[in-house]
Amino acid sequence: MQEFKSTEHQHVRYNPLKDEWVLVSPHRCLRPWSGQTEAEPEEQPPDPKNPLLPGATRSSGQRNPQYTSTYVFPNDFPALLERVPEPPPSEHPLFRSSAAKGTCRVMCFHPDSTMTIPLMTVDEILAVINEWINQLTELGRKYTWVQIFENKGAIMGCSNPHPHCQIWASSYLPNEPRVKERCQKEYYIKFKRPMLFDYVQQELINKDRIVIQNTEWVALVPYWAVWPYETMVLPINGKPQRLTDLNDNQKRGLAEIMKQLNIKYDNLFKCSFPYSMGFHGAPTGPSKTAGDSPHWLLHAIYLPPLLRSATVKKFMVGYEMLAQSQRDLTPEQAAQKLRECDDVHYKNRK
Ligand SMILES: O=C1CCN([C@@H]2O[C@H](COP(=O)(O)O)[C@@H](O)[C@H]2O)C(=O)N1
Repeated sequence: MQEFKSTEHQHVRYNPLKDEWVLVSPHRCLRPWSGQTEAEPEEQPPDPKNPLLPGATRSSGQRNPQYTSTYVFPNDFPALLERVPEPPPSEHPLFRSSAAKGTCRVMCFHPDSTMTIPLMTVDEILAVINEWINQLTELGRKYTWVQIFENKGAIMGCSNPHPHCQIWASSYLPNEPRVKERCQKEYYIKFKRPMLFDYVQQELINKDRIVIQNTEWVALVPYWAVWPYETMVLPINGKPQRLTDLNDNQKRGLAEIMKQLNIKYDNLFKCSFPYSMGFHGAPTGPSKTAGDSPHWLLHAIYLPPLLRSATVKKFMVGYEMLAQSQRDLTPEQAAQKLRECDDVHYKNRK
């Protein structure tokens, strides 16, 4: 039997953050592709009547101000409302329901519909980060979980190319953070250090999965990545538990690494790289105080669907829905391809 090579031989990898395994099948990268390709994603031309523009009137009849930086408004079609009746106590353990209260907001990053994070200046991205912190501070006082997330690109079901994200705050802890809370707590009880703090230290030594780093942050393809070019952005200094813990150097460093990571993403397939991204930090709520969750380390997650070109995406179907996630390209190969991408955005190349 041949000696094992992680770049040639299948194996499963464990994600300790979520207590899940992913199947890695590097030998499959060689297979011919005669499957579906999406039409070349022509850039979504900005709609001059786009309801996120400064001064536009939204479907609710509300009119946006002539904003010049970020702008936050209540989602006109919210998935979570604040004042709603609660379901009665469940009568059977197999049919449980529980109250779900919350609020949903939309946050525009920039007044110009053609702007995206990689094309914005570091100061403009810093303004976005500062507004995220404002929102988390306000909503975190009342709600257990405040999910900041950006859906980018039509392929992600994003309904509007105007640079924006959403913020959904809930009275309960959703599935993803609930699992991460449990896994990080178990690790901390055992090792007395945050799991992701130890993980970052190891990755900085290993280097194989690092895409970029600066003095405050590292962007890497996690050892357990599921999506082909999935990345995490993790703090190098200190142990910030939430976005609200960041100091000025960490905020500016985060703006810089978000810009650089997204330039590489856009350069990978020379397109405005679609993804869903968001932040996970320690849960919030009225009983929470700064520094009270030493098992948590704040981190950003980028979940991009593209697989081998601007028109071929990975589908999480079949085996992935019924058994477990599976990938062909290894995380190390994905990190190398991203490292090799130019640091100058393809739209700004002379
Ligand atoms: O007039 C509008 C248009 C879109 N929206 C909201 O903007 C959000 C944009 O969604 P995406 O992030 O998926 O593109 C979406 O949740 C939609 O409900 C408004 O609240 N008012």
